[in-house]
Amino acid sequence: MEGNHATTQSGCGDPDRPAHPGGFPNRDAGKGDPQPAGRDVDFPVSVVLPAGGTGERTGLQTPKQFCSFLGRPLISYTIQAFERVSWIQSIVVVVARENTDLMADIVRRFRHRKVRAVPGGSTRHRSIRNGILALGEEGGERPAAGRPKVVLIHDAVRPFVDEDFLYEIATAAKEHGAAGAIRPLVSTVIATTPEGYLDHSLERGKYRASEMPQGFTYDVIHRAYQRCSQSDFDFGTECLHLALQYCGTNAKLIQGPPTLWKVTYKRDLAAAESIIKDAVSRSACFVTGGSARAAALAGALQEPARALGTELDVVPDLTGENASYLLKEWNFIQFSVDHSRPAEVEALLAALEAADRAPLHPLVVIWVQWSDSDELLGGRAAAAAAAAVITDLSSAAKLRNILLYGIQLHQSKDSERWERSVSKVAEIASVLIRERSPALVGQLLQA
Ligand SMILES: Nc1ccn([C@@H]2O[C@H](COP(=O)(O)OP(=O)(O)OP(=O)(O)O)[C@@H](O)[C@H]2O)c(=O)n1
Ligand SMILES: O=P(O)(O)OC[C@@H](O)[C@@H](O)[C@@H](O)CO
Repeated sequence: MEGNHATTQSGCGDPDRPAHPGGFPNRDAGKGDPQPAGRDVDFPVSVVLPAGGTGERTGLQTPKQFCSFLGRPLISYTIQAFERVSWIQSIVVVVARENTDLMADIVRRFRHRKVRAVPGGSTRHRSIRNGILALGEEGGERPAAGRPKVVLIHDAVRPFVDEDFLYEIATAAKEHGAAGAIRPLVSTVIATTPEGYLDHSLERGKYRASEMPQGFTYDVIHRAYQRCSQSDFDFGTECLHLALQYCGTNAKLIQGPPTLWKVTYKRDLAAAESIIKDAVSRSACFVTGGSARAAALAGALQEPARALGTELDVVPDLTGENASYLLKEWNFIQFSVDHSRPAEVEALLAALEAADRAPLHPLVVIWVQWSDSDELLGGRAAAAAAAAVITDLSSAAKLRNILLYGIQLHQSKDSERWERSVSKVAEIASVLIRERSPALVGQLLQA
């Protein structure tokens, strides 16, 4: 997580970091286009993402929704989770006026579609109200034409939301007028006396935590905000309550997955970063170039890589059907007999650029250079040459958001030593893929 503390990566919400659009960190997300919907709905659905807060409880200067993970602001992950849903027609992000330019830059850099930003308000309810009103204006001269049947409201700082649950909330909202996500309480709720003593405790089994997403028919939520009081706007935190209080609409409550949690405190940012890093390092594509030695190495690597959380797909090249990896994989391992043949890794870098998938995260390319001898490849001069080759290649790749790392592997006739080297390649590759550290870019690490 890039926050206001010293990091090797850019600061939290740093608009200058080069990045590209794309999907949420998983094998399918890289295409950047909505995934084929597993389900569909036959009524228009729009989304309001309140993102106008300051994130005071994180203790950071930058609002938590703009804190970056692997080069991407938190809010962009949330937007992408909704953009991937083909049956969602539009997304309104509600941001504080001072963050309007930053939000526009994020929409541009990550090529978000269906998204527009509107100014937030002094409280969450005021921000959501602004978003709802904005949806009502989408039809231009014919406002009713642009209005969605259902509005999903979702805190922008809840990035882990999946299509199936959105479908449940949207269809329940259409049927009942309102629907909301709930989760079991973790702590017991107690009432206190004015003097700060226990007054009574609530029977935890009878209560649930209200989470997001929530869904409402447009008419219900629009009317609720027209009728609610200033006190609601100033102090309220529950849209479902407004629907009941002002529209007599009793929300259908649906228990959601544990992933619906809201990023609130600094520890939540660290948790979100860990989840994102897990997601982006689940797999890697090992390109053998048709080499039998490479295939043998890849075979030896699969088990130790799997034990470290990364599934290896082994392919001879990235042509034909295998070209699809260029559009969906985040991590590549390119085998070469030695450094003197950068052609294979140059071809991979060029293919990734040509695929123009504008990766969500920095892509990782690990160049495994194999040498036949137990000795360092050809002495100091050759080692310097190998280092120079990867340094040059990695500098150019970095400009395209591709992180190029090198691992040098020496064939050993000593089977134990060889097994140790293979395990070391798996360990190094796993760390490089998960951490994506700029500090190690262009380095030739020894396995
Ligand atoms: N005036 C506000 C306040 C909050 N929010 C948004 O509502 C969501 C949930 O609110 P919360 O977690 O409380 O965010 P903050 O208000 O930013 O946090 P804090 O209370 O710690 O300042 C967040 O996405 C936040 O950006 C908003 O759109 N407008
Ligand atoms: O209260 P906060 O502003 O921290 O967060 C908003 C949450 O209360 C809200 O997202 C859910 O409880 C559902 O209403």
